[in-house]
Amino acid sequence: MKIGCIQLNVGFGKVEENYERAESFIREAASRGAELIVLPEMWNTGYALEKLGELADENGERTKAFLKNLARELNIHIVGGSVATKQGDKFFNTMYTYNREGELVGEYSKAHLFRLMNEDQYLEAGDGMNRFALGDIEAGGVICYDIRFPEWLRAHALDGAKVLFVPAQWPTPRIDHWKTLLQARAIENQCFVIAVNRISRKVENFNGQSMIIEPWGEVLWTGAEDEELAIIDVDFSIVDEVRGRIPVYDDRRPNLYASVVKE
Ligand SMILES: O=C(O)CCC(=O)C(=O)O
Repeated sequence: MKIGCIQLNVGFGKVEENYERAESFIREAASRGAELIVLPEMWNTGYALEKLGELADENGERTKAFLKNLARELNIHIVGGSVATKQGDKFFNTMYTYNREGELVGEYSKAHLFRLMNEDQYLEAGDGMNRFALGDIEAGGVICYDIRFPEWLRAHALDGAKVLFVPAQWPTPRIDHWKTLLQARAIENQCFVIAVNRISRKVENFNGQSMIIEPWGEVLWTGAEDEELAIIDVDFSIVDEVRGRIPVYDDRRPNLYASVVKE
């Protein structure tokens, strides 16, 4: 399957421009043969957290219509990164996923808020999982800082996910953590990891380096340090073979862990 990864240069608080740029990349990806497209985290507003009252997408309505229409028109699956949403009087960092029929198959709000960027002061954490299928691809999706919580990704893998999508705004100074954590999550869960980071304008500090990693841990693609649309061919059918090579799932000892893991 051809995966289109959109390493968007997200404009800080520039909502209209961000939708326009996202649309033009999605259309280009489809015209270049992508069958599944992935966007980065909070691509509608960037980290304009103080302005969420005026900028966040009310109940995600705009984003849902945007993704649904493009998925259906272009006949592509879209893992819609995440957007800032307003739900009631609260704000969330929400990921919507549409299949190529234009059906909403996944809706998830970031479960672990990143205090270093003050997310906890502005956003509410979601508390549901994000498991979905895109055609016959069993998948899950988490957002950025969530990858520091291996048990959260494991929960998705145990629930059947064979591909984990990770939209992110991961800052340059910790890009080595990004790469190592993503590779570890792929190896330990014997899953594909498809992780799309953003690029920044001058005031912020995000240098892309999105990644696609296969379940044995081999890095199939690393994004540039600039805005980029990459189309990468991926064979998802190898997951079962890798899981058979080292039977980690059969060798787990959940009773042991439950007896010793502290809250
Ligand atoms: O965990 C990190 O170092 C980065 C996380 C982050 O930037 C985020 O979740 O937005």
